[in-house]
Amino acid sequence: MPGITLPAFPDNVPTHSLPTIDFELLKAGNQVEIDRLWEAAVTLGFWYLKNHGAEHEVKAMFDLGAEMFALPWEDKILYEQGDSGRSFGYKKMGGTAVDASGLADMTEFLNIAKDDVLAFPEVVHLTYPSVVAAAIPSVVHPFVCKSLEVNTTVLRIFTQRLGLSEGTLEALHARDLPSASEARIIRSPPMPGKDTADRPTIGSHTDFGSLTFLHNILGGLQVLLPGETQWGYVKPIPGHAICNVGDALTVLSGGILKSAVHRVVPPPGAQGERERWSLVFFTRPNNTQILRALVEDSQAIAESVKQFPEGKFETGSTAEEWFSRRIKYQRLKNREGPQSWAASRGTEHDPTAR
Ligand SMILES: O=C(O)CCC(=O)C(=O)O
Ligand SMILES: [Fe+2]
Repeated sequence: MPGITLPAFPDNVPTHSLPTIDFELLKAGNQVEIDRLWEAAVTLGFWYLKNHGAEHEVKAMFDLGAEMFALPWEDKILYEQGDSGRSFGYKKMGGTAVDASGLADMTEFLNIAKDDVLAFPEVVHLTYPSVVAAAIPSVVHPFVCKSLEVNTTVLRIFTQRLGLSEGTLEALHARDLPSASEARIIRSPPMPGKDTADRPTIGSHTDFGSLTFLHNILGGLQVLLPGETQWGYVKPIPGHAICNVGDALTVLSGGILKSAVHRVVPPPGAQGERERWSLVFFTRPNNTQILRALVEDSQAIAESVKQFPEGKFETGSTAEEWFSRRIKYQRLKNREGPQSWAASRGTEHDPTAR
């Protein structure tokens, strides 16, 4: 559990040295820091973020996760996300595939919709177990607001750097319009000695939405940087969030912003003896937004798409359809064979990476 002394992240495993971006400097409009963020987003798609100001809210969310996951299975399963392609609610351990062979995942999730949190006590998508509902005003709402502040600040910078007119990406990720944006608490059981590719706990994927704000305590997250074939760990650093670009921004930007492939394996070394907890906020586009490159709105995007095969960024789907397809075909109940895994893929540069 978070809060107790944990074994150190080992120093003998391949680890990415991601740049650390200072959120306070971004907010202050510091051009050097904005350049560093942009460079990370168009090359790696991943960076650390310090001074995000959400540490207190993150801790409270982990405490809520501990209460939620301690509920009896019969209570949690009432809120299961199901097999229709909906993400919100509880995801039982083993509900989804982690690879084309249909190996089962090893994590439980609680996914809480941004829309339900902001409208609470009004219900937009679904209701939550009473321990969660009771904590929406005091715990979940503050976390969602901080996360939105962070991700909106980054979207504003990307709007400007992509040559889009002011407010473009913010309007496509509107606070008050329905979307698949959500907070996620993740727990995996201890898996000592299993920190290998044989046993991903979350399978290889690109994130489905636009921006991810992730808080890790133990290792286990591995990234395959754009164009690479070797997985590297991302070492958790206290107080530093891990941020990344997702599919939707890659598509909207015509491939300028990079959505890197990643997965989760059991924590390396002695950390594998502990439960693994993580917390995420995913900013995703408005449900009705068509996912296609914004070529009419930016010269840079129009130029970028020319370097890719024709139609690569014309998905023909709304954000809602894109997202629910990816969720649906990962569910083991919907699995008909390796083609189901293929149907769950997004913009991965190597869709076969396991
Ligand atoms: O738990 C983590 O470190 C990453 C989780 C993740 O990639 C996801 O939920 O999309
Ligand atoms: Fe992810």
